[in-house]
Amino acid sequence: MALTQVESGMRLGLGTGSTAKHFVELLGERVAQGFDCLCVPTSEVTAAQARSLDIPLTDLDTIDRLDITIDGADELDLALNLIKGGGGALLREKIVAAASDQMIVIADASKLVETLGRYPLPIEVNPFGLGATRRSIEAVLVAQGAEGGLKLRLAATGESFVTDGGHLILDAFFGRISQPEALSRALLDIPGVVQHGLFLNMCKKAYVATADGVRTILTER
Ligand SMILES: O=C(CO)[C@H](O)[C@H](O)COP(=O)(O)O
Repeated sequence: MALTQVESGMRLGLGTGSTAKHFVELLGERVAQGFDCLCVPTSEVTAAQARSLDIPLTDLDTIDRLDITIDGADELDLALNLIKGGGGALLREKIVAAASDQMIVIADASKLVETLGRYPLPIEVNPFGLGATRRSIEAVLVAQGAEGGLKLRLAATGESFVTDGGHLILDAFFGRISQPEALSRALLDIPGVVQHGLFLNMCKKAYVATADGVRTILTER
């Protein structure tokens, strides 16, 4: 479905994760048939996949704006606010989405929730001063009524997970995020926080795969 939104000559943001990977595969098939596009990947993993499919890549130093970013999500609500960063690419994903005229999310129905927060919120932090940053985030969690705590994300090796930007991720267990805008501001006020995985008012359209077919969700923004 998302591929129907893509027109020849467009500049595209390519998301990260298993769902976005599928989209990149389909885009690669089109490119092999002569389809014209120029893309900015949101992670090194997606960049490697796109290169292997000969999808032309550029970056946001070379071009100003993108037409559409197509990406997955860990959670979305009916207002198309999102939690992202399960794959650890939230910083580049947010930079690329913010540089796009439109963000389209592709997801399966298990990701659709009434209220965000069941999925742990990824918070990308600078390794310097981790303890101080952690304590400040914990205070925000308490103020926001989080049900759980914070966990440093580990890689499969057991070492700390390190993002493409060289940062760490703390996953915050809320259960329910009742004031996403206030939470976003409070987290970004902490000096060691680089970014968080709440994508508020950024997405205009979502294609959600359900047992009955693909459901399109639109917002006015
Ligand atoms: O935000 C992301 C990566 O940082 C992904 O979009 C999100 O984790 C969804 O991934 P998947 O499609 O594999 O469920």
